[in-house]
Amino acid sequence: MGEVLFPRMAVIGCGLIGSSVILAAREAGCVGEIIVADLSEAHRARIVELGYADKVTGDIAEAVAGADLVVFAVPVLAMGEAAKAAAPAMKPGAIVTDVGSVKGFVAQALMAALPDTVFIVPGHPIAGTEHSGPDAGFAELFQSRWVILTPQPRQDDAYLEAVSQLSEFWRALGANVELMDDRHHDLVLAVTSHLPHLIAYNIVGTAADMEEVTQAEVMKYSAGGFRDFTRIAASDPTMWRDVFVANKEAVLEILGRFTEDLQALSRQIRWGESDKLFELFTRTREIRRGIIAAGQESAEPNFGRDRGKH
Ligand SMILES: NC(=O)c1ccc[n+]([C@@H]2O[C@H](COP(=O)([O-])OP(=O)(O)OC[C@H]3O[C@@H](n4cnc5c(N)ncnc54)[C@H](O)[C@@H]3O)[C@@H](O)[C@H]2O)c1
Ligand SMILES: O=C(O)C(=O)C[C@]1(C(=O)O)C=C[C@@H](O)C=C1
Repeated sequence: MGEVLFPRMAVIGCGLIGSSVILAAREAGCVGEIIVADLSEAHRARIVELGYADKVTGDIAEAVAGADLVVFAVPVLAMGEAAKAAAPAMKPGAIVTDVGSVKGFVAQALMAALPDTVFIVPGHPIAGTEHSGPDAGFAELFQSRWVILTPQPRQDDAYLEAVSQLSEFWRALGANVELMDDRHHDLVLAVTSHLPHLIAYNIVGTAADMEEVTQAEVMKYSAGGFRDFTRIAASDPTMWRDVFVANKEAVLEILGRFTEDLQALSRQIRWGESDKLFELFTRTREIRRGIIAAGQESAEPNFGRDRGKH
């Protein structure tokens, strides 16, 4: 058991990520009491059954009262409302963070809602699955994965200490921590996470709408590439709607680049420019090999994915 970094942690929203934070923190022994607030009555009942927390409530203010660490783990567009509900009960000096997939938007929402007596350090674990809800969580989710923190541009000692304590918390959960500017985070994640999800939603939608190919054929012959896309396209609709609304600017920027590159590929196929196709496919294979060599991805394609299925 490690050192208790936060005597009381409140987790607001206890789905895949919130419950994984709780399970990992409990396993690491780095938090004392755990209080959960969740909007969904069904989720609250399940969290009680699973025994994840010392107290489970539907009242966010009640959950954050006296907490040293508050983790907002609700969908991105719900962060502002959740923070507003928490604001009057926040303990002065508490560290407030979140796990949202978009950082600029969430930082603005938290800063607008919360008093300046708390330390707001937005964060994003680059780890997840296509499953959601409290049953989907597992303690190993953050092991050797990146957590990006996007601190405010403040240099006072108390704030730097809060950033350092939160970094220590994530390291205790097994993650590697990186600090980044939130605009840059949103551009990077638009390429590495948001665009891939958009492509998956689109390709599965295209296949579903085809008239010459039946649904039965799509299911029967989706053993390879398409099947991987369907996994991603099964991700939570609320979460992903919110990501695209909140990261509109960066996603449109990246989508513009992507569309141009796709047009170039269309031309190469149309005009039989096979060397150009071969050159691109060789380059992309090297990128995949680089990711595996860097240890960021298991060569095993389904690593951890079937944990916490619901
Ligand atoms: N799923 C992933 O792969 C992943 C990875 C990294 C970060 N994230 C981010 O983590 C956050 C949570 O995602 P998740 O996958 O855990 O979602 P989830 O749907 O599994 O869990 C969200 C939980 O929040 C609750 N909730 C919703 N609105 C609420 C509100 N206003 N107040 C209190 N509770 C509320 C829901 O009832 C649910 O239990 C999102 O911001 C998402 O962008 C997700
Ligand atoms: O592995 C998956 O299923 C994920 O979608 C995880 C994933 C990603 O795109 O990498 C999804 C959203 C996040 O904000 C972080 C991680």
